[in-house]
Amino acid sequence: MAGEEQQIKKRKKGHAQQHQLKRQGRRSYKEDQEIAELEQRLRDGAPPRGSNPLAAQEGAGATTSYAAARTFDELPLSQYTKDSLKKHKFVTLTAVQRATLPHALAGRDVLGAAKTGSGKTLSFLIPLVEKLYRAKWTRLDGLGALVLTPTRELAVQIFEELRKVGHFHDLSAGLLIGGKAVAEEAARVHRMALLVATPGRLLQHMDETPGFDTSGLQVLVLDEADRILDMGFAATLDAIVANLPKERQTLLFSATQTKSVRDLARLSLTDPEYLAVHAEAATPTPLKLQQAYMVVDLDKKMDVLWSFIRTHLKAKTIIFLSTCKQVRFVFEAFRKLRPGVPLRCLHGGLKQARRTSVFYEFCNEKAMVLIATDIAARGLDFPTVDWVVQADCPEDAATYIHRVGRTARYMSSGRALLLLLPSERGGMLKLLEDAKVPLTQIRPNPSKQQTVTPALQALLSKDQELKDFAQKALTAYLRSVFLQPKKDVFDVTQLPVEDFAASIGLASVPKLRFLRRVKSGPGGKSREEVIEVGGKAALQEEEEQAEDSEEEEDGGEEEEQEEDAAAARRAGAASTSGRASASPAAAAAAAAAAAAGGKKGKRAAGLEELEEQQAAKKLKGKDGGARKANGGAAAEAAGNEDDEDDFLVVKKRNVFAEPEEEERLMKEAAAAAEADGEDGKKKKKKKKQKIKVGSVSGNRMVFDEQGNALDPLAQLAKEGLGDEAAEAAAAAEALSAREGVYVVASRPEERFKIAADLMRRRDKEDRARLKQLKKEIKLEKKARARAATGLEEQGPVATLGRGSDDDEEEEEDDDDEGGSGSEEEEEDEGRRRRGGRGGRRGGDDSEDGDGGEGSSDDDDGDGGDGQRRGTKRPEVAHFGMARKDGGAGAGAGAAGAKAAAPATSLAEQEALALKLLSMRR
Ligand SMILES: Nc1ncnc2c1ncn2[C@@H]1O[C@H](COP(=O)(O)OP(=O)(O)OP(=O)(O)O)[C@@H](O)[C@H]1O
Repeated sequence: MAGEEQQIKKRKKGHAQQHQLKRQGRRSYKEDQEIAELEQRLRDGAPPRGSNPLAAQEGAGATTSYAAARTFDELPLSQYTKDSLKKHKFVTLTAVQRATLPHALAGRDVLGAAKTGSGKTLSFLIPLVEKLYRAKWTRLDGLGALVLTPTRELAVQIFEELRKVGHFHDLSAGLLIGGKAVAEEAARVHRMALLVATPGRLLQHMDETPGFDTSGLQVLVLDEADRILDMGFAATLDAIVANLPKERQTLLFSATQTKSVRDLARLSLTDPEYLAVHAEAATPTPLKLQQAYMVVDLDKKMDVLWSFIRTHLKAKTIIFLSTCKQVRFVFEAFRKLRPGVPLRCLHGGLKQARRTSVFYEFCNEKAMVLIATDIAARGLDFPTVDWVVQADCPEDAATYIHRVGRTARYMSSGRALLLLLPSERGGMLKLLEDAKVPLTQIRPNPSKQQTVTPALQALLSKDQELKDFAQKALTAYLRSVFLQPKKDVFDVTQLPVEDFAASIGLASVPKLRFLRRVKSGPGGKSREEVIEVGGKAALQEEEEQAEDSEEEEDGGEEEEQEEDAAAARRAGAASTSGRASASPAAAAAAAAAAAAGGKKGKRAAGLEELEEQQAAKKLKGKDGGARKANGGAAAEAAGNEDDEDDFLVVKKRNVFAEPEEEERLMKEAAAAAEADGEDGKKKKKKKKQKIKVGSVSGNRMVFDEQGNALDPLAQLAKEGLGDEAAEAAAAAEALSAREGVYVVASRPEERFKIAADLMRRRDKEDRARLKQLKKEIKLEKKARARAATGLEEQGPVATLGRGSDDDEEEEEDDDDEGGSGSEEEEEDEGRRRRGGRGGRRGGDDSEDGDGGEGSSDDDDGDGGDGQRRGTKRPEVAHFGMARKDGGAGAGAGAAGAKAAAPATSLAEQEALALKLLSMRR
C-alpha cells in the first residue's frame, strides 16, 4: 500500500500538468488517448442489457468485459478516479457497486436497490464524474451532473464523498441546500459542473438565478429515490425535471426502491436496468444488525427511554421520535436531568448551522445520544452507531428499514430497538413481517427500570418554558398519530392521553379535537366525525401547533452553552457534586434545583453538564478497572455501563432464517479488504464457493449479493448451510438462556479499526484543509501585492476542495500560471447576461420529512462558534490542482463563502484559519 501511495504521489505531478494544459485551452494527448481507450472499453465490454454483473464469474472474459470486476482498478475508469479512490482507501467493490457500476458506466439508466450502508453512494458518484471527464466537460458547458437528495445533511455527506471521488479531477462542484444565503450560491452556481442539492433550493435557483443553465445536463441522480419521488417532493421534482433535457442518463438509488411505473414515467427513463441486489435476501436489513421490539405502554415510554439511556452510557445511540417538538422536549428535559452521556438533537426546526454542527459532532463522538426526527433516518453515514432506538413507531416498513440502517453499516454490526404501543403492536409487526424484518421480542428488566416521571414533574413545575415544550410535544405527537394513514397501526383513540401527559410531567391535558373521516357503510358517503382527546384548550392548542413556524431558538441555546462554559472557567475547578444523577430521586432533586434557580439554575445545570461531559470523556479514556476506581458519578456511570443490556431481556425469539452464507461472505470480504490494506500486491485468497449458473443474459433477474441466480443459491442454502445456521441459532439461544440478557454479538475488531481509520482520515483531511487555507491566504497576499504594483488587476480566489495533504509543489507551480481565467470569465458573464429561466416554482421547500423549515434565506452563514469541522467545510469544490487563474472565482472552489469572497479581508481569513486550527485542537 505504501508503494501505491508513492506511485499516486508520482502521478499527481502528471495530473497537475494535464490540468495546466487544459487551463491553457489545450488538452493533453495523454488525456485524449485515455478517453478514447475508455470509450472503446466501455463499448466493447459493456454487460448485456438486462443482465446482472454480479452473476459474471471472475476472470470470465476479463480481456474485454468489465462486468466481472471485483476491484475499482479492473473497471474502465480514468487514472484520476482510480488514484482518487485509492487515496481514500476504496479498493474492493461492494455488491451493489459490482452490480450497478458496469451498467452505469456504460451510460445506461439504472435503478439500484441495496441494503442500507452497502455503498450505493459510490455507485452513482463514480459514473457521474467519469461521464463528465470523458465528455471533456468544462465550466463553460454549464451544469453537467446533478445529485438530488431529500435532506441537507445527506447532501453535505454526498458532497464530501464526491470530493473524494473527484480528488484528482479538474471539475467544479457545488452544494445547494437551504438555510444558507441564496445570493452567495447564485454567484457561483452557473459555473458548477456538478451539483449536489436538495430539491427546494435547486428549484429556487432554477427560478431565480440568471445564467443557471441546466439544458446540457448529462446525468441526473436521485439518491433516496423513493423519498424524492413521493408526494412530499412531487411538485418540486416535476418542476425541476421540466427544466432538464430529456436526453440524459438517470440513476435512481435507494434501500427501498420504487418500482412504480408512474413514478418512473415522470423521469422519462430509457430502458432502465433494475438491479435489486438484496431482493432475494432473507431480510432487507443488514445481516449484522440485531433487531428487537418491546411493547411499552405510552405512559411508560419516557421511563423506558430514560432507563435505556442510563444503561447504555458508553454507547452511540440514535433515538427516533415522530416530531420536532417531541425531539425538542425530550432533549431539553433529559439534558436537564443529566443522564451521564452527552445528548444532542437533530430536527428540521433547528437552524442549518446548528444542524450541521450536530451532524459532525455526532459523527466524531464515540458515546453520545442523538435524539432526532426522520430527518436523520435516511442515508446518513454516522460512523460506529451502536444502537438505533425507535421510540415512536415508524410510519411504514420502509421508514423502519432506513432508520435502523443508521447502524450496522458496511462491515459493522449494530443493534436496533423498536418501542411499540399495545395498539401498534399487531399492525406494525404484520408490516415488518411482510417486509421480512427479523425481530426478537424483548422486555424491560424491572429491576433495572428507572422512573423519570417524578423528575419531569419537578422540572416542569418550575420551568415554564419546558412545560410549554411538553404541551407542544404532546399535541404534536397526538396529531402525528392522528394524521398517519395506516389506521390499523396508528389509532389516536386508543392512546391513554391523560396518563401519558402525567408521565411527561404535565398536570393537565391540553384538549385536542381531531376530525376523522368515517365511512358510513358499504357504498355510503363518508362523513366526518369529531374525536375529542384531552381537556379544554383543545382547538387553540391545535391551531397554535399548526401556526408554529418551527423556528427554534437555536442561537439562544448556543449562547447559553457559551455562558455555561465561561461560568465553568470562572468557577475554576469543576465541582464534583450532583453529576450524573443516577437515581430518579436524585435526578428529581437536581432537576428541581436547576429549575428553581432560574437563570442561575440554568447556569448551574450547564456547568454540571459540562463537568459531566468532562467526566464522561475521562471515562472513555480509561479502561474498565480504572473507571471503577473513579469516585462519585464516574463510578456510578461505570457501574451503569457494566449493566448495559441487563435492562433489555429476551422474551421471545422470532428470528426469520438468516442466510449464514452471506455473513460468511461478508467476513471474507472484510478479510480481503484487510489483506488489501496490508499489502496491495498480495493476491487475495479466493475462498468463495463458486456456483455455476446458467446463462442469464437477456433475462431480467434478481440476484443475491454474490450474483448467483436465485434458485441455485436457495438450493445451496438449504443443502449446504442448514446445519451451520441451526448451530449458530442454537449457540445464540444457549447464550441467551445462560446470560438471561438480550443476545449481543461480540463487537468485531474491524469495526473499531474502521472507525479509527475514519477518524484518522478525517483529521488528516482537516489538517490538509487548514494547510490549504493558509496557503490560500499566502497566495492572496502575494496577489494583492502584485495587484498593488499593477501586475494583476483581478484578485485571486481561495481554492479548496482537494483535501490533499501533499499538493504543495503543484500549487506553487500553479501560482505562476496566471491568467487563463479572464477570457472564460467574460464568457461566463455573457451567459449570465443571457439571463435565467422563468419557470414555475412548485411545491414547498421543505426537504425534511417532518416538515422542515422551508427555504428560509436566513443567512446564518457558517458561523456557529463552537461548531466543529463540518460547518467550515467548503460548499464549493474545485477538484484537481490548485489554481490561481485570475478568474475571480471562475469555477474555483472556496472554503465556504467567507474564505472565497473577494471582499473578505486577510485578517478575517487568518482569523478563520486560526479558528479552524483551534477547533481541531
Ligand atoms: N468499496 C468500498 N470500500 C470500502 N468502503 C466503502 C466502499 N463503498 C462504500 N464504502 C463505505 O461504506 C459506508 C456506507 O456507504 P454508503 O453511505 O454509500 O451506503 P448506502 O448504501 O448509500 O446507505 P444508505 O442506504 O443508508 O444511504 C460509507 O462509509 C462508505 O464510505
